[in-house]
Amino acid sequence: MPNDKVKPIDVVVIGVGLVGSEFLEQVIESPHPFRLVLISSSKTTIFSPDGICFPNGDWNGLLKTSSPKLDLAEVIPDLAASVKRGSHVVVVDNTSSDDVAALYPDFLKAGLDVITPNKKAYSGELSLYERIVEASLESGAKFLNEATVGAGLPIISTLKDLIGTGDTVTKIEGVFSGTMSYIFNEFSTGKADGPSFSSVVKVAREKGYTEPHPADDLNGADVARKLTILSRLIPSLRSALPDGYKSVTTTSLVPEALKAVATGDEFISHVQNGLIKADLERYPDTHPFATSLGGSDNIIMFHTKRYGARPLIVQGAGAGAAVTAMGVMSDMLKLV
Ligand SMILES: NC(=O)C1=CN([C@@H]2O[C@H](COP(=O)(O)OP(=O)(O)OC[C@H]3O[C@@H](n4cnc5c(N)ncnc54)[C@H](OP(=O)(O)O)[C@@H]3O)[C@@H](O)[C@H]2O)C=CC1
Ligand SMILES: N[C@@H](CC=O)C(=O)O
Ligand code: NA
Repeated sequence: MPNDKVKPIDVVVIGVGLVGSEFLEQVIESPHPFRLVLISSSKTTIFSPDGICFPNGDWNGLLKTSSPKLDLAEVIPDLAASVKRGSHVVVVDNTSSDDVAALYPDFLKAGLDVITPNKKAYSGELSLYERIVEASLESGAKFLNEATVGAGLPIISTLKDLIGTGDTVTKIEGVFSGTMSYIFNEFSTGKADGPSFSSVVKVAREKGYTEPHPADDLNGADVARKLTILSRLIPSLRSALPDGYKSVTTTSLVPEALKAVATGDEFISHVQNGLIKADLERYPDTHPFATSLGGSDNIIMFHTKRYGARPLIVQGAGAGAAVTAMGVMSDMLKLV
């Protein structure tokens, strides 16, 4: 039962695509005291500092008929004023936008927590990452990004716990791409009449596993981003990639002829001795990477001093709207 005396946490939702829509549904269903105060698509915004009321729970209908999109930078002073009056405000970025990611230091400085599945801010230039960390330290506002690696799987929280409790991480290896996992599970069936590569990629996109532009999955950029995000949590590797994911060695599966294709519609892993790379590797048939994966599964193995010869393994669906939104919600619960 919701407790009426508990102060609500005001939630700002930016981006209502696959993950954002599912996230909104999970917030609305949540028994926790979350109060939606701003919802923005790329075209329109609903902003109501005292909480948005949806007739019949129809946020989508209300958003479609709302005013044109507000400039987020211009909304920050209003949200900061709410924080000064004692409100707890969290900004949830469900876009894949660099422009929204660039605003995280400003959100944090204003005392707004930031939660996101968007990998851009944490895997780009180190200078943005450093500004995010500094802004968070300055104001005490939190930034949480569990869903950026392995979607809802507890990867970031596990790594933070290993490091925070004093373990030494010697290597992290795994399958970090739900799309690649799905493609390898469905395409490499060995059957002569199996589906074509392009049809499997198309289905992966329809299932919501791919990035908004699927080339980011096939060219290794998405995995490189995830490795950059993890490396920055390891003190000795924090500054290893000043230019972010672009410095990670990757092997692309994108055919040469498709490399210049600009839009998604048209287009229809490892840490060892400081080495960070996204590549295809061979493992024995008996290895867990070869025997246990299905669908869009990710599997991540943490080799650490304490876990010794039997690494800590996390496995499960690593892409898709429902599990990604769950990862975003798991960060929201850390604020309650
Ligand atoms: N799908 C998955 O399995 C996973 C996704 N993620 C991440 O989650 C994020 C969302 O992914 P997904 O939902 O699949 O992508 P979508 O493309 O479906 O959704 C993103 C939405 O953000 C909107 N948007 C873009 N810029 C802005 C803006 N400035 N203000 C408001 N809205 C904006 C887009 O609108 P428009 O289309 O009109 O531009 C779009 O509706 C991405 O960063 C992705 O990397 C992370 C883990 C797993
Ligand atoms: N496109 C990504 C989604 C999760 O980050 C993937 O395929 O893993
Ligand atoms: Na995760």
